[in-house]
Amino acid sequence: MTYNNSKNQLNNVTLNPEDNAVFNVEGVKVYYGSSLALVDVYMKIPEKQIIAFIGPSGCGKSTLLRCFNRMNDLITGARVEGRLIYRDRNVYDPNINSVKLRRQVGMVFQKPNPFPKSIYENIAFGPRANGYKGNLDELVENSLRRAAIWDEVKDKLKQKGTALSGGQQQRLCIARAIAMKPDVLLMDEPCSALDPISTRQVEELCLELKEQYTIIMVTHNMQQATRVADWTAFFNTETDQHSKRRGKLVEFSPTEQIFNSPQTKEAAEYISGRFG
Ligand SMILES: Nc1ncnc2c1ncn2[C@@H]1O[C@H](COP(=O)(O)OP(=O)(O)OP(=O)(O)O)[C@@H](O)[C@H]1O
Repeated sequence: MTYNNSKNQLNNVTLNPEDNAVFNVEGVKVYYGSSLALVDVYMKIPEKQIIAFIGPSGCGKSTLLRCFNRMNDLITGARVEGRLIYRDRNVYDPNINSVKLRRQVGMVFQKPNPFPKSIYENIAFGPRANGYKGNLDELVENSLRRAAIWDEVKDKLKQKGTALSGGQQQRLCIARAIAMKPDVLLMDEPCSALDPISTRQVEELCLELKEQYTIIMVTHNMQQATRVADWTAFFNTETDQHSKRRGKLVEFSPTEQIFNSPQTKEAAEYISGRFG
């Protein structure tokens, strides 16, 4: 399956019937004030896969990522048009509870951002605030185990999360997201602040987590996309008739295909390093 979005259309491509789309992006446009940052995006996000968003700076990768859980609502002047269907519901339906949506569609940021609290509280705080009725100790342990950091922190759960190394902090933030029992994890350049060993650990963790979750990851690192992503979406910028730049989705294909035989010249040039 390949999407060629250059005419802002889905070119008669559908996911295979066995693929379950968790998100269906139908003509999403994003404005900041009066400027159009991202033109009509059409794509289906397959469930329990890792999807990488790649492309040059300013092409709208993070902007689209933030649409999936309405994080753009927090940016003054940001406006989204089109439909973004998450399991039969339009994310931009005014009746959607965005707080609940963000529990289902969690986010991990570029810079690890643990709360200035203990490691234990970093995990327990959100579920407790949401009225979690189960055993919190078990939830903390399970979340840390699933984020592959339990062995490193089990003897210092009362220590501050901010005292961990950058790579540990990022895995703690992933554990914190997992503790909310999300369906989808959005990751905005999750390894850009990490050293190669921590990067590898987070990548391995993502490969394990995709058994349970759908992961959408913005990355500037094309090797990272080839290592972890099942699908890769290539975004680029174009200029309108008033010479204003805006982002667009160019191609969305299985990662192996986009890197070995891209269907568009733009993707081929970017991947071969001719621009970007
Ligand atoms: N908060 C904002 N206010 C106004 N314009 C914004 C805002 N965030 C992003 N933009 C603009 O939207 C466009 C897309 O930006 P975005 O950050 O989504 O791109 P990106 O592909 O993620 O870039 P990068 O790879 O550099 O992070 C850019 O022109 C950017 O200047």
